[in-house]
Amino acid sequence: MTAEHAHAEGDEAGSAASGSVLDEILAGVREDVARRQEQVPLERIRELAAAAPPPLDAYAALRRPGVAVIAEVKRSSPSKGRLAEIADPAELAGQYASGGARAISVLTEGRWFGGSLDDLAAVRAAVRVPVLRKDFVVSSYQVHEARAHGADLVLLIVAALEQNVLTGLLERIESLGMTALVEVHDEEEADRALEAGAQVIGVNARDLRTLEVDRSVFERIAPGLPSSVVKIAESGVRGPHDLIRYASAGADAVLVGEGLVTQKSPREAVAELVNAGNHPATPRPVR
Ligand SMILES: O=P(O)(O)OC[C@@H](O)[C@@H](O)c1c[nH]c2ccccc12
Repeated sequence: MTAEHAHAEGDEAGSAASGSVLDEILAGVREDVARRQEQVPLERIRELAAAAPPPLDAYAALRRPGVAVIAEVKRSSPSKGRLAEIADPAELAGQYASGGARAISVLTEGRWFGGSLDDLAAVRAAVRVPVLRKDFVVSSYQVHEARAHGADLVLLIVAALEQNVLTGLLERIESLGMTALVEVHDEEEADRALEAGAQVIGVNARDLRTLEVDRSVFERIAPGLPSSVVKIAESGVRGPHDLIRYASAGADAVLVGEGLVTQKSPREAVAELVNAGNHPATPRPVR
């Protein structure tokens, strides 16, 4: 990321000196997963996942009419640092749900985003809508962990995964009755997501390698996706205007973090987006 770009986006420079931000995040995630796996072995986490209450159908929830709002519990980010304290993630998720959020995203990565699996479990216990584990999933251990903590949806980032690993993780997520949200940032990644069998695709306006936000990426990629695929526009939604722009390009849903956690009333901020998403003048995806 150049200084001009950092300035244009209002970002504090967060990019790693060597390799990309994504590489640096992934290295930390691998260490953290190894440590957790020493505490709770795979066998045990599988048992806990199998014993969890059954997952909700997130695909069906996101296909319902109107542009869905997926509201995110996000304390920090690599580009902005601390965004919000969020002492009680369950309370925040409750506000999101009462504002009409169709699903809740919970960042569980600790080092850069300040999240945890405890946050996920707390949110799961507080709401009845589908819950997304938002993390850098690189192993099936994390998929079982997600289920054990109540996730209905699990994020898979194409840029972080070899094709065979992507396919294997997606199949594992589905075999546990959950839905995979497969994140892409360009046409080639979108092809890989479809090839892996993704039914729900998120187009991230933020490039995880450079942290630059470009809202036109969704407009470029979404028209090429089949109508059976749920299309989610991720990042950079600051208000109804951005939702409407994404809706015009075919978005079934928007995923919003910073634009909500920094508001005085997250419930009202969600409700404003939800109203825009349900407004008769807002374009709907063609099916
Ligand atoms: O805070 P924003 O700009 O509304 O973005 C939310 C969400 O899209 C972003 O947190 C995100 C999208 N993909 C990710 C992958 C990992 C971590 C975070 C993300």
